[in-house]
Amino acid sequence: MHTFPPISLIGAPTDIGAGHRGAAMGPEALRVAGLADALRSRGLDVIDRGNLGGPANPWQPPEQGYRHLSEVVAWNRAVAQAVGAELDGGRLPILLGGDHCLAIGSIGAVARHCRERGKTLRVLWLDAHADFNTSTITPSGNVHGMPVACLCGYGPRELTELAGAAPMLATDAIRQIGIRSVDPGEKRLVREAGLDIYDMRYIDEIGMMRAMAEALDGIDANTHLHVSFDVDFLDPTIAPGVGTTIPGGPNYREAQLCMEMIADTGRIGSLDIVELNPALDVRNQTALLAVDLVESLFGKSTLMRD
Ligand SMILES: NC(=[NH2+])NCCC[C@H](N)C(=O)O
Ligand SMILES: [Mn+2]
Ligand SMILES: [Mn+2]
Repeated sequence: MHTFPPISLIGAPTDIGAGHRGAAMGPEALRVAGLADALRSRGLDVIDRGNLGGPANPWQPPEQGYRHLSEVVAWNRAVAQAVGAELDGGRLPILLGGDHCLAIGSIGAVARHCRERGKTLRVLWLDAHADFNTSTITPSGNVHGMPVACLCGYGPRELTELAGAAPMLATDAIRQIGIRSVDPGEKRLVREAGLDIYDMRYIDEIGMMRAMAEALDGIDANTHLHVSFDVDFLDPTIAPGVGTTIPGGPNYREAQLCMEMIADTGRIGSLDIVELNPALDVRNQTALLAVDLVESLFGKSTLMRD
């Protein structure tokens, strides 16, 4: 049994980078689904810090390839500040999104923390999408399709330098799991950048177990593992409450195995739970599933006692 640092939940109630309204309600849906108590029942110390504030969503069309860039920057600054403060205090931040653009601030702060402490960062990006668009290739202008590119130094300076010099994150620190939707220009860019992608075809062929073993390879006692969990990673039949559903995702058991194998490393140091959209959910089932999976991520298993 691994021991985890005390946990801080940070709500970021916004859909500022998304194409559908509703992810702003994500933090509350995760609370209603019992996230804090589920973690406490695993023996973890959990504080809910409440919600961050930020600009309202003006719901404007994209300008120069970005929808709501200045508001996205403001939200990400708040997230980076809050996540950084928790890490400085020796705590494990869980960001409750909100849409996935917030990972720029969250992972930016984690990367800075790792740099300062001489830790090796590994980011596991669980998602249907590569989120590697830029303003020139995006089909939508939605910044939630751009966070990985921004972290790797492709994007506007306000975002690529949000928490330190660009690139805030080295491409080889990232493993993307579950990918099954990459836009045409994005395909070229992920190849050019050399992103390590475990797409659904690869998972179908070799199985979740081997894919995760490869994605987790090289993690050691000095590794800080950050999990960025976009709920649309999951197959939409089990997780309808997201704005950008893509069929053909991991089923319940594959998703559990993925989380269990991450838990086994004992190295998780920070987590994002993003893109949950209660307006599209059915009786909060997607939030309940996310909580169930997060329990596995923190070591819940069928046979082992705590
Ligand atoms: N985090 C997400 N759900 N991203 C969806 C991105 C969808 C599409 N690739 C876009 O850039 O518009
Ligand atoms: Mn996604
Ligand atoms: Mn995403």
